[in-house]
Amino acid sequence: MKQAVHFGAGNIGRGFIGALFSQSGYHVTFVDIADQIINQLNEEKQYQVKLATDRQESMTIENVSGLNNMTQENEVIEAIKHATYLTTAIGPNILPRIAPLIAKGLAARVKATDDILYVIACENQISATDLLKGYIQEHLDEDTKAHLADKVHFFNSAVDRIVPLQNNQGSLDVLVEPYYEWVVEASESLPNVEGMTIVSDLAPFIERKLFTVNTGHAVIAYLGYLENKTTIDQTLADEKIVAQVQATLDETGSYLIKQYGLDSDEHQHYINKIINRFKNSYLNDVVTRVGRSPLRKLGPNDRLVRPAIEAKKAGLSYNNLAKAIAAALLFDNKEDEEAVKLQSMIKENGVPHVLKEVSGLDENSELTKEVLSSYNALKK
Ligand SMILES: NC(=O)C1=CN([C@@H]2O[C@H](COP(=O)(O)OP(=O)(O)OC[C@H]3O[C@@H](n4cnc5c(N)ncnc54)[C@H](O)[C@@H]3O)[C@@H](O)[C@H]2O)C=CC1
Ligand SMILES: O=P(O)(O)OC[C@H]1O[C@](O)(CO)[C@@H](O)[C@@H]1O
Repeated sequence: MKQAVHFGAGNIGRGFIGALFSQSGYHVTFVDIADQIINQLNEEKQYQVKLATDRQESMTIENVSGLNNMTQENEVIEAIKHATYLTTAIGPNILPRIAPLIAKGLAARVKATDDILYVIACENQISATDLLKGYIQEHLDEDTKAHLADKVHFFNSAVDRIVPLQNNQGSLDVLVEPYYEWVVEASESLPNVEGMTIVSDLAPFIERKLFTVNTGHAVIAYLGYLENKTTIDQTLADEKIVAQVQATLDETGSYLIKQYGLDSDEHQHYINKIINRFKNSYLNDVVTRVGRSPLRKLGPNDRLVRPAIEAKKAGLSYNNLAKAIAAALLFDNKEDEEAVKLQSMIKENGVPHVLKEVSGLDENSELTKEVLSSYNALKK
């Protein structure tokens, strides 16, 4: 049986990428630090993926097992030696932490076989696989590095499926939205995985997805949080917030249409479809999950700051994106480590300094001034 090694047995790992591999005839070895999930995968050897609809259809995901990367290094290396695919869905900030072990796996693998290993990071981050490759290379010996081009092929990708926090402590089952899209940038044919789409240029796909799905979701989460809403669908019952989301997506849309020559009616249809996906009440998707890790989401290349910078560069409006950035700066969820850090940075040094440190914006830039003005208005 073909083998896939997937780092991150969480929501996207089990509910999306691992499930597609299993359904395509692969045995999936999940690698994670969560002992409970790993043990359960090894005991139960299957789980259910349930679709968040009124019909509650579900599918059984089989041929799965688990390894703990902290305590079973040798077993992970062995699994990498025999895999066709190595994928991750672990969070962009965690990639540097798993890179040393992947490097050991690659070093062992290139000695053992000439078969190609296909590596794909499935994270909400532009060029996540390139980043992962860079982290891995820091830990490779020269001999293994010399074999990379022949034997280990890296591909960037964009992943789109809403998988909320699971309300089923002690179960491996995962509730997911029915929709999914996994787009991989490759100039060669890859071993078949059902549901994977290959494209020659990922930029329009990942930017369209990140600056529509993720920008829109973030605006709802941060404005919803400020209005004391619990879930995304509850937040969307507020027409003022819906209008604000649409205005923000009009700004990212104008940039995307100009940059990639998209058809404007088709893009509006894409936006509407996404807002309808957000309204799915069966997902019960909490605003604190969607707004999680605000320091990452305020990064220069992420879903809020990058489209604002690009819109400004293109001479387009970015006021609503500035308001979205301001709302993110007000996310003070005490359960979120990054939100706690963000609030203490703002308290110590003020908003312009934080925008410089976290988002790479000049303290005197027009965008910083615009964000500050929205921040003060929203704070009242
Ligand atoms: N949940 C969603 O709807 C979507 C998430 N994504 C992206 O997928 C990635 C994963 O997100 P989720 O599955 O939602 O998160 P999650 O928190 O459900 O899963 C992450 C998994 O990584 C594991 N992990 C954390 N640190 C680790 C380490 N050092 N070594 C091994 N395992 C470790 C955790 O134990 C957890 O099982 C993120 O980059 C996210 O942006 C992308 C599209 C949709
Ligand atoms: O997973 P992140 O990057 O923290 O952000 C949450 C976002 O990712 C998703 O989980 C799926 O794309 C969305 O629900 C949301 O926009």
